[in-house]
Amino acid sequence: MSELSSQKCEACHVDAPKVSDDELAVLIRQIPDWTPVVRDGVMQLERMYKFKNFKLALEFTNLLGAMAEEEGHHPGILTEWGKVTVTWWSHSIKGLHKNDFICAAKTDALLA
Ligand SMILES: C[C@H](O)[C@H](O)[C@H]1CNC2=NC(N)=NC(=O)C2=N1
Repeated sequence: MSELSSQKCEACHVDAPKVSDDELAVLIRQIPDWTPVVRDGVMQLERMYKFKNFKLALEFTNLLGAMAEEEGHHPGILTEWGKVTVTWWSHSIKGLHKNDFICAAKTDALLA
């Protein structure tokens, strides 16, 4: 399997499969700083990034927004002084699709 960060999101329809527990266990190893969380019954991937000030947090937010538009897949973003909390899940299937793991890896790569 090629690196998640070099893959592209595919169109995700309401009947697309959610990742299984076994798939999740394999995929999460490639994005070890992300935590699966369940919010309102929906499995999501979350990571908090720290920055030295608000300006740097906002610059990262804008890079992330551009990447999301490029992929056609969009995260939850909470931008605060010195930190940005990013949450990926697939609204259409109310859970995690492989796209979310790809986008989490691409989010990490924005800072690499
Ligand atoms: C029409 C459009 O492609 C869809 O609404 C996309 C846009 N971005 C999306 N982003 C995320 N995270 N989940 C989705 O289901 C989703 N759907």
